[in-house]
Formats: sequence, structure tokens, C-alpha cells
Amino acid sequence: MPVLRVLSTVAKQALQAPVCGYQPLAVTARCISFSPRQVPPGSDASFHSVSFSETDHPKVLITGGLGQLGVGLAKLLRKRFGKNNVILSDIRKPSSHVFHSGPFIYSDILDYKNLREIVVNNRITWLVHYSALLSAVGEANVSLARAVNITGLHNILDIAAEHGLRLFVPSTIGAFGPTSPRNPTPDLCVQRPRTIYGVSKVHAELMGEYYHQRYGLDFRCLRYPGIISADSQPGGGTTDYAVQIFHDAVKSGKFECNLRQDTRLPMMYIDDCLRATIEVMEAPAEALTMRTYNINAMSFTPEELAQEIQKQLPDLQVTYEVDVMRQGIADSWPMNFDDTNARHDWGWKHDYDLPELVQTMLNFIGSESQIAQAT
Ligand SMILES: NC(=O)c1ccc[n+]([C@@H]2O[C@H](COP(=O)([O-])OP(=O)(O)OC[C@H]3O[C@@H](n4cnc5c(N)ncnc54)[C@H](O)[C@@H]3O)[C@@H](O)[C@H]2O)c1
Ligand SMILES: C[C@@H](O)[C@H](N)C(=O)O
Repeated sequence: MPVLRVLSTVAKQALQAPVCGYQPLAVTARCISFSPRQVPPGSDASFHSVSFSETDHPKVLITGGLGQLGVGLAKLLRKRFGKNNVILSDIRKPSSHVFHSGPFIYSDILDYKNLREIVVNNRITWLVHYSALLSAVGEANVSLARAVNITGLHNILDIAAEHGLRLFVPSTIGAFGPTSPRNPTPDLCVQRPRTIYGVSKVHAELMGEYYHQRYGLDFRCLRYPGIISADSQPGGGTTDYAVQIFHDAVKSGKFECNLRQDTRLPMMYIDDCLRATIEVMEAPAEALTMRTYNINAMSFTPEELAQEIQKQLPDLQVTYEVDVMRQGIADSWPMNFDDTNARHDWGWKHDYDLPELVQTMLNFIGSESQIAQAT
């Protein structure tokens, strides 16, 4: 076969074959662009050539920003770096309040070309990757969780490496499993989670660390405990009960818990979680002896949480109707989280223990419900 025909056949096959991504169109663009897979050994340092300059304000993109955590993080980052320097993105439609409080953009993390366009057009320097399916919804839709949490992460890693971004990806207590030490769970130990969520998060930790040592990607990762917030709803996790109990306690004085009363899990108030995220993103690289850290604040059982709430709302009645799937997940997760390394390396310190958490949640939800009743 003439050389030209051979080349054109090979090129056609290469363009048709879904060898390195989720969607053929994205794959085509990605394979012929500058990609970590095409960087020859020894040329890693070039990734730093376009990296974030410490003297500039970062230009931040948050993926999956309309979930429990993204809007709060955007608010803090906008205070720090300016409203227009922080872009929220998601595949859902924002509320009018979110839409008018700063830049919002549609972004599906499975669409590589769209992601790249956003990063390039907005000169993004920091990427906070919040898109994910959480533990309970992930088990209910494994193939979607695999696509979003694993294929989506590959797009994010490649974009971040290609454009010299500082990348934050949260991991979770769910990245551990029944064979991990559970009380306490250190940073480095056996990780054999039994959920697609946990498997995808271990994958994210390892891939991020690999891209860091292989390509110089500035990857930073915190393993969050269950996060408790008053003004945003959790997105389908095992720790959701610890948010719902406050709303039901204020609204009806009754709560049906889907975990057993003695299920101990690490938890954190959202303000601590978001502050930790900004602190680790701002930490000097030399301070980070690892790229994935446990962070912790408190650990409690549903019974202990209910007792603390009953100090303020003594009539609260809690019943237990155990959800077998969620209970199985919770029983395989850490009971206490050891975050010694985060405290030592970059000065992590939580502000909220259980009593402050309960007081803050009840104040917030109580005042919201008074406003709702008055209007
Ligand atoms: N909330 C917690 O308790 C907790 C604890 C540990 C770790 N984390 C991690 O923090 C991150 C944020 O958590 P959260 O509670 O805000 O999650 P969430 O479930 O509330 O929100 C996730 C968001 O991702 C979006 N999303 C789904 N598919 C997408 C796609 N294809 N493209 C773009 N966006 C998509 C959803 O629309 C949703 O708004 C997640 O990675 C989660 O694993 C959360
Ligand atoms: C713990 C965390 O990752 C999430 N809240 C979940 O329960 O799935």
C-alpha cells in the first residue's frame, strides 16, 4: 500500500478509536494536543512554565459547584480574591440568588473540550473539582458514578496538567474500608473501600499523586469527614442524617434516623471544611510533606448528636429505621480520623466541636424558620 494511504488509514482509525477519553470528539482534540501522555520522560518541568504566579490573585473554577459545598466555597473565595475571579460551574440550573452573586457557567466535566475552553478563555489558575456522585447515590447508579467520578477526574487531571493549574480534589472518609484501622484511621494504611464512591476516591488520590510526581502537577487533596451545613442540602451520602436531623428537629420535633444509634463517624461543620480547603490551597508547597491529608473535627453517633440537640430542644423524638445499604457503608468507614499530619504540616485546626456545631445549626435553621413563618 502506498505510504500516504497507509498513513491516512492509520489516522482515520486513530480518530475513530475511543482510546483515551469518554467522548470521541473530545478524544480527537485531546490526543493531538499537549497531553501528559505525550510528554517524554525528563521533560516534566515544562508543566510549571505557565503555572500560577503567587503575586497574582488566582482565577478559580469550581466544578460541581451547586452541591452542598460549592456555593459556600465560592462565597469565601470571592471575598478573598474578588467576585469575578471565582467561577462556579455545574450541569444544573442555578437559583436566581446564586446566578446573581457572581460568575456561573455550564460545565459538564465529561466534556473535555468544553472544560478546556472554559480554562483557556477565563485564564483559570486554580481548579477546585467538586463534581461527584456521593456514596449512597453512587451505589444506586454505579455506571454514572464511574463515569463522573473516574472518567470525569481523568479530564480534570489532564486539563490541570496541560495548563499548569493548582488542582484541589476532595477525598473522603469513604476512601477507607472494613480492613482499614477504624479508630483512629491514619493517613497511610490499607484502603480497600467497598463502594464505587470510595474506589473512585482512592483512584483520585493515587492518580493525583502520580501526576504530581510524574508531571509536576500541583495536586492537593483533603479527605473530608461528613460535612454538616445549614443553608445547603447534602447530595445523597451516608452522613446526610446529621444534616436532616436539625431541619426535622426544628420543623416537627421528630426525626427518623436511617443509621443505627451507635454508628460513630467523623464529622465537620462546613465553615471548618471550607477554611481547610482554602488553607491547604494557599499552603507553601514546601510545607506539604504529602499531597493527600485526613482532616478532622469531631466524631459522634446519632444518639450523641440527638442528646446534644435535646439540650436545646428537649421534646425532640428520635426513632431508628435502619437503611441496610447506608448502614453497611457506615460500618465500613472510619470511626475517628487521625489528622496529625495536617495539623503538623500546614497548621490545620478545627473551630467547631459538637456543642458549637449544634448551637450554630439550631441558630441558623431556627432563624430561617422564624423568617419563613413571618412571611
Ligand atoms: N458533603 C460531604 O459530606 C463530603 C464529604 C467528603 C467529601 N466530599 C466531596 O466534596 C465534593 C463536593 O461535595 P458535595 O457535598 O458538594 O456534593 P454534591 O453531591 O452536593 O454536589 C455534587 C455536584 O456535582 C454535580 N455534577 C454531577 N455530575 C456532573 C457532571 N457530569 N459535570 C459537572 N458537575 C456534575 C452535581 O450536579 C452536583 O451539583 C465531592 O467531590 C464529594 O465527594 C463531600
Ligand atoms: C462522607 C462523604 O463522603 C459523604 N457525605 C457521603 O456520605 O457520601
